[in-house]
Amino acid sequence: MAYVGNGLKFEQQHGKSRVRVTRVWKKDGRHFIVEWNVNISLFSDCLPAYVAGDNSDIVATDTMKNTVYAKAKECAEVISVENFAIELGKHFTSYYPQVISAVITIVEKPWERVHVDGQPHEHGFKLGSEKHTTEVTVKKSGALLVTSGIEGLALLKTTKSGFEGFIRDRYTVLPETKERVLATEVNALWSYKYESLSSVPLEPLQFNERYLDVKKLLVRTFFGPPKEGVYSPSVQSTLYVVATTVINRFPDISSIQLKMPNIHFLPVNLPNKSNPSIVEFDDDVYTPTDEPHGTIQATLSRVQSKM
Ligand SMILES: O=c1[nH]c(=O)c2[nH]c(=O)[nH]c2[nH]1
Repeated sequence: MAYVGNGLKFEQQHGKSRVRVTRVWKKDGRHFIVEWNVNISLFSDCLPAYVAGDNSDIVATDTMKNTVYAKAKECAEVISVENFAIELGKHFTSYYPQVISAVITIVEKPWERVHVDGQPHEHGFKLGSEKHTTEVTVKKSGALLVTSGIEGLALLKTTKSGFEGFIRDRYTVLPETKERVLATEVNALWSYKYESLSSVPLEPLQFNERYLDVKKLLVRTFFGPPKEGVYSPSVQSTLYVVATTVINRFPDISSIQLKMPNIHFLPVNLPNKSNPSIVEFDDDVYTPTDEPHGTIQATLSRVQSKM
């Protein structure tokens, strides 16, 4: 909330960062685990704390931390990271008259059930790679914005990628190519808007299913069919195809942001005077790099009709 006076505007929020919590559920001998790193930020009416040293309207950040553990304990059933964030946001905005809105962001550590002798283990997990994230904003009115995300999904293909026809000027040395390695580490965020808490899907794992569906579609669109693949004329083009495919498949997703860095694999050519081709590049030997890298990002949103 912004306070304006004497030609000045004052905006504030306070919260707790990096509250780490693990919750284990045990059902008929099978165990389930989540590990979450939670950030809470509250927009609240507590101006006297700033201007008069009066803390009577302050929700202590220590209380926020304890609330994370209390709410984790209250979750009798396995729930998605989005639903947990919604529960926290609901609590802060409905319990405290001072709190106008709450922003909860959570990153889930990718613990995956292990398979031993081809069978899912009842209580054994290993760490995967890409992470499921969420950011939930809950307003006092009950309106909420839920964003789900994938962080650090590393993808690479060894062909069906090129880059041609770009601007050439006196600083350009990059040759045009129809054949290169295409590698990226996708960070994706997609949003659902709900008018009220009652319109949030009731099924506790629906957001998890959707997360897996979006990831599957993203991967399939990036690579194309298993045998033929699909040609990518640029990271930009592939990003756009991925974004439109996701938006067209899921009508309740209102926008998607994709960050797809272009991680370069440089052709190796090693000539010297006596031997012009110690290594002559034939789409086979590369120097992998992680910096510098191209940064390509875009957001595709549905335009609200003014009807
Ligand atoms: O797919 C690409 N997009 C670019 O914008 C770019 N720029 C560059 O040097 N290589 C590439 N590749």
